[in-house]
Amino acid sequence: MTTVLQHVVRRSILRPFAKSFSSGSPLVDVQVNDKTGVAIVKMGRAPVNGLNTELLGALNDTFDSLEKNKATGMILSSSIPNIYSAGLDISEMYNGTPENLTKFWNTLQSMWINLYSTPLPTVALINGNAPAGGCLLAMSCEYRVMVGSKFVIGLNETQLGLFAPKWFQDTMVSIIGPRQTELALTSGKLFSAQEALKIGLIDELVASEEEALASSDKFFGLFKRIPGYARGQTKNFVRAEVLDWLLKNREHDTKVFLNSIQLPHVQKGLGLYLQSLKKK
Ligand SMILES: CC/C=C\C/C=C\CCC/C=C/CC(=O)SCCNC(=O)CCNC(=O)[C@H](O)C(C)(C)COP(=O)(O)OP(=O)(O)OC[C@H]1O[C@@H](n2cnc3c(N)ncnc32)[C@H](O)[C@@H]1OP(=O)(O)O
Repeated sequence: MTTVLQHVVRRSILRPFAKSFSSGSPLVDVQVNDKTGVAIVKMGRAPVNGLNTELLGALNDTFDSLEKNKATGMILSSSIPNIYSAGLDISEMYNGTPENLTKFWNTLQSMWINLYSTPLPTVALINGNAPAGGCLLAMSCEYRVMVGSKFVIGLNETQLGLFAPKWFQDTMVSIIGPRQTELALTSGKLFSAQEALKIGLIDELVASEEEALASSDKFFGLFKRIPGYARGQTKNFVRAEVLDWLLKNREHDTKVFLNSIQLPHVQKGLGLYLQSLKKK
C-alpha cells in the first residue's frame, strides 16, 4: 500500500517536469520544472543516440538556451530505452570528406566546451549503455546517477583501433585518477554499473528513474544557499586545466583527428566495426 508520504514524494518528483521548452530540434526534448527551474534534457536520436553533427549541434544550442533562460540546473538523459548514448556516430567518421569530418569534430568540441564549462549544476541521469562519447557526456556533468545495474560505461576507443583524444582522457583522469584511467583506456574497458560505482566513475546506482530524479533533486539541493557566482567560479577553477587544454589546442586537436581518422587502416577498422554492429 502506498503511504501518503510516498504519494506526496512521488508526485513532487514526477509532476513538476511539465513545462516544455523548445530545444528547436526533434532530437532533443527539454522539460523545465517550473517550480525549481531545473531542466531535464533528453536525447532522442533513434536507434542509439549516435552523436552525429546534428545531435551535437542540437545539444550545444540547448545548453546555450538553458543558460540564457536562467535554468537553475540540468539533468542530461535519454528518451531511448536502455541507451544513454552509443557515442560518436561512427558513420560520420567512416568515409567522411575532410569538410564534413572537420565540421563534425568542431561541433563535438564546441558541445563539450559548453557542457563542461557551464555554470549550471549538471547531473547525468544514465538510463542506458554509455560507451565512448556517451561516457564523455556523462563524465562532463558534475554528478552521475545510473539507473539499473545492467548497463556499461567507459571509454572503449582502443577496442575500435582508435584512441580517446587527450581531453576525453583528461576528463576521466579528473574523476578516477591517472592510474585507473590508464588501465581502463589502454584496454578499452567498459565498466559494469557495479564496477563503475566502486571506482567512482558513477556516484550512485539506483533502481528506477524516480529514484534517480530524487537523487538529482538532492544534489541540486546542495547549492540552495550557495550564491551562483561563487559556485560557478569554483567549478571554473576546478575544471580550468582540462578545459584550457582544448581551448588553446582546438586546431591542433582537429588536425590530429583528421590525420588519424583518415588513415587507411583506421578507416578499414571502422568499416569492419560498423559491419559487426549491423550483423548482430
Ligand atoms: C588511430 C587513431 C584514430 C583516431 C584518433 C583520434 C580521434 C578519434 C576519435 C575517437 C573517439 C571516439 C569516440 C566514440 O564515441 S566512437 C563510438 C564507440 N561506440 C561504440 O563502440 C558503441 C557501439 N554500439 C554498441 O555497443 C551497441 O550498439 C549498444 C550497446 C550501444 C546498443 O546495443 P543494441 O543491441 O541496443 O543496438 P545495436 O543493434 O547494436 O545497434 C542498433 C543500430 O545502431 C547502430 N549503431 C550502434 N552504435 C553505433 C555508433 N556508435 N555509430 C553508428 N551506428 C551505431 C548499429 O549499427 C545498428 O544499426 P542497424 O543495424 O540498425 O543499421
